[in-house]
Amino acid sequence: MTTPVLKVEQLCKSFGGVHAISDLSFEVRDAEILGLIGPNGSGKSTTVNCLAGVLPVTSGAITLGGQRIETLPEYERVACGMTRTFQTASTFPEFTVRDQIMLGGNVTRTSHPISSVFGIGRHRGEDEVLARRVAHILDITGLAQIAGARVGTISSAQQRFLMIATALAADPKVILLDEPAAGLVSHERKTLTDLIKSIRDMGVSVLVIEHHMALIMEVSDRICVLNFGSKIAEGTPQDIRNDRAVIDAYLGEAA
Ligand SMILES: Nc1ncnc2c1ncn2[C@@H]1O[C@H](COP(=O)(O)OP(=O)(O)OP(=O)(O)O)[C@@H](O)[C@H]1O
Repeated sequence: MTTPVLKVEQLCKSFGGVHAISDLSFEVRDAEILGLIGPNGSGKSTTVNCLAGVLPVTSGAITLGGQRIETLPEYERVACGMTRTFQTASTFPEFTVRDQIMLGGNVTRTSHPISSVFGIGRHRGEDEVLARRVAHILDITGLAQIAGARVGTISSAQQRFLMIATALAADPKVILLDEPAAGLVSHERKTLTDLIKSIRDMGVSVLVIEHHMALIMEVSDRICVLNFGSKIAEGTPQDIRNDRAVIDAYLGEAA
């Protein structure tokens, strides 16, 4: 049995009388890609926001690398090894692509965050490790050729890859990808598919929310399916494709 990096136990989240998440338990294992799917309003974003610390949980436990984190603020969860992307790209238009990724990496450093951007790092060893990681990330995200471009000048698809690159630079144990394929065309989705697998190959676990079924079936080692805030199925892509409850609630007969 592979070790869970991230464990969610009996998570509940209510907004007033709306029970967005009810008694949800699942785990993301070491170097695993777990897909989180379900119809609109089934609770996927709420789950990610509770994991990342954007929303307080109503009850339940979240454990990351053996440490309980459900009461920690967002930035401490990042420091514990969990980073995320958002449904919409958020970037610094005046930065170069490389500098924005470097900035994402600075949460793992003890020197001042701005130091590596301006090349005045006090911790040379850390600078070198980060520079090597950023070079690898530029490579696997396909951003190497535009590393010197201003973020404000790159395409929206490149900005989405940049958001993943920035989250990866923090050297996370687990990365949460919230609808990474939104707005991407076919060849960009192929690049994204390869990228998600490369992230796993780096030893980073991935939790990915996605509506694009071909992509989620292709990249996921396992899939967890939500409906009305509860888990209705969990298993391999093949299990999920053939699950009657999932077909009825979400996939339909054609999947
Ligand atoms: N801030 C909020 N206040 C009140 N209700 C909310 C809030 N955020 C989410 N909800 C409700 O919680 C439920 C789950 O919403 P959530 O956005 O997590 O679903 P989702 O699966 O991510 O949907 P989508 O695929 O459309 O993004 C829905 O009923 C939604 O209306």
